[in-house]
Amino acid sequence: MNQYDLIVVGSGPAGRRAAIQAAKLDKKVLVIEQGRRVGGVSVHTGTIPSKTLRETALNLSGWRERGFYGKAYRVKQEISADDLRRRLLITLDHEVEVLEHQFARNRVQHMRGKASFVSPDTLEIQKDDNDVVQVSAKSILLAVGTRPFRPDYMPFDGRSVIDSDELLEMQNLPRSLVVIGAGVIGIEYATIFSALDTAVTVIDPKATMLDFIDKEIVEDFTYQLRDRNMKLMLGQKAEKVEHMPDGKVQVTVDSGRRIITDMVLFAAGRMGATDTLNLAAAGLEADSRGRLRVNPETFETSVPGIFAAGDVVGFPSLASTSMEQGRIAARVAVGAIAKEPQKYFPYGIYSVPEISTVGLTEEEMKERGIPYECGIARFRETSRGHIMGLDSGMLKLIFSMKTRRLLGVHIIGETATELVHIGQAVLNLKGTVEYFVENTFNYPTLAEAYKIAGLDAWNRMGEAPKDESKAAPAPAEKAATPAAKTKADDKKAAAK
Ligand SMILES: Cc1cc2nc3c(=O)[nH]c(=O)nc-3n(C[C@H](O)[C@H](O)[C@H](O)COP(=O)(O)OP(=O)(O)OC[C@H]3O[C@@H](n4cnc5c(N)ncnc54)[C@H](O)[C@@H]3O)c2cc1C
Ligand SMILES: NC(=O)c1ccc[n+]([C@@H]2O[C@H](COP(=O)([O-])OP(=O)(O)OC[C@H]3O[C@@H](n4cnc5c(N)ncnc54)[C@H](O)[C@@H]3O)[C@@H](O)[C@H]2O)c1
Repeated sequence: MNQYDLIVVGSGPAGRRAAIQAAKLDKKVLVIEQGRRVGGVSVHTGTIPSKTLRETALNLSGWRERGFYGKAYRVKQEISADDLRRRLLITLDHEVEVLEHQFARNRVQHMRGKASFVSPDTLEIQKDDNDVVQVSAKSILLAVGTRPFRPDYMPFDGRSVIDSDELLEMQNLPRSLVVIGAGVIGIEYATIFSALDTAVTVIDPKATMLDFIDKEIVEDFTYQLRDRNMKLMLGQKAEKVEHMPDGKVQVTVDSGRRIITDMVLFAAGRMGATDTLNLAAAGLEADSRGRLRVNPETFETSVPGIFAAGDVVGFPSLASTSMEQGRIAARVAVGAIAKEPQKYFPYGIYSVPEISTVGLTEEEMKERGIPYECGIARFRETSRGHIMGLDSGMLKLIFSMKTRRLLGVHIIGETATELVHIGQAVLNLKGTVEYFVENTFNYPTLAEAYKIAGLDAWNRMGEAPKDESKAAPAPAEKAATPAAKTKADDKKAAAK
């Protein structure tokens, strides 16, 4: 039987970062992946495909230019499913190639097959030809990710009632779409299709959406979606979904209302992919959503030597955080020094328009009793915004009145997911409102919005007291320091 220092199950963001980190520390590493190609959900059905689809949709529809040329402007009049798929295949091929090359040059071994436990340090790998091999390791990392939640009552057919993994296989662009589930996946796809002129209805039993985002940003977002005729049926339940003889689908909502649509996308959450791992043989148990509990600093499970990272451990379930979790888990697994993950990380929601945020929301500031001031800049106030023809988009900064520190950054609009990193750096380096007032920003850029929002807040906050650098944080504000952020994180997780 082959013996390794570290075996990683799953080649998504968590698995690949972990494998390469351990290999860089001269460890013998094996990655087991059941999929036809390495990359995980992130490369094949999640992050990369959805973002490629978004980019293609925005380019072909001429969406970004409509501020100038009017709402009727289109780069391509008839956009087909094939148009969308073409760019997808090229991007995915490239991603896989880069990853395979990384594994090869770092001497990470990789085996195709489905892994399950035989004992806490030994796995059985079932290959496609039904051949079975056993491998063992000093440490094992489970980076198996998730799969879509597919309840029995939903009549999935892979064509007109689909989950988010199946969406990429669609043959025709729907003229109408009902999205069930207003989570991040549902909202991203709903707005992408709306940009392609599909008539979109979003249904969710919860009365609000994206609760972890600052309310003012969600209000702006909701206004923009309604302004372009998207139907948001929040606080309503899709009770019945039926295939009609003409190939359409009928969705009956609990109010009795019926919607006839070309396609239904069911996006009501995901389940940890742990059911085939034979966890019992390792002494492990998953929760009701298939997720594993780990020590949040080391990512070790309750069984010494078995680690778990990425979506399978639950919140925040992002490719970005999964990579960092995988790296930390691998370092701990092979006995290297590892720091716990940074508590303030950004969220990027690639809806149309995009949203990005880091730190505390205005609602969290109130809950914690931290006196604060906000600064707001609209993209249309920036020269870059004029050049780009933007009529929407805003940046909101939240500062503590006591210490003047930046505690929250919330952005909606073009390039929000890139712009957020400026705020993230200032926030994590404990910068104050003076950073934005006293520094010069490139002109004309959208980043200038930071300057405008900083000045907006500063005008209301007044001059800094002379010895502000020595100002002690108020007790309530101490709770906003990274060490105590976990509570807010838990709340965000609960809100999801
Ligand atoms: C539609 C969509 C859009 C998203 N967009 C974003 C985004 O914009 N930004 C962002 O940060 N995140 C995004 N995410 C989330 C992101 O994709 C996940 O956080 C990330 O993929 C999780 O990585 P992971 O390493 O946990 O595992 P995954 O990427 O889920 O990969 C797990 C791998 O393990 C394999 N596996 C499972 N069980 C076994 C087994 N028994 N044996 C062998 N192999 C096994 C699977 O085949 C899979 O390849 C999106 C997700 C979806 C679904
Ligand atoms: N840009 C990004 O970072 C990005 C993009 C996509 C996905 N993701 C990650 O993927 C994960 C999964 O996303 P998701 O959107 O599938 O899940 P989610 O848990 O975020 O949202 C699910 C939504 O479905 C609703 N819902 C739950 N059960 C339902 C039911 N039976 N019928 C109808 N609606 C129901 C919920 O009220 C919720 O609004 C998220 O945790 C997210 O972090 C991230």
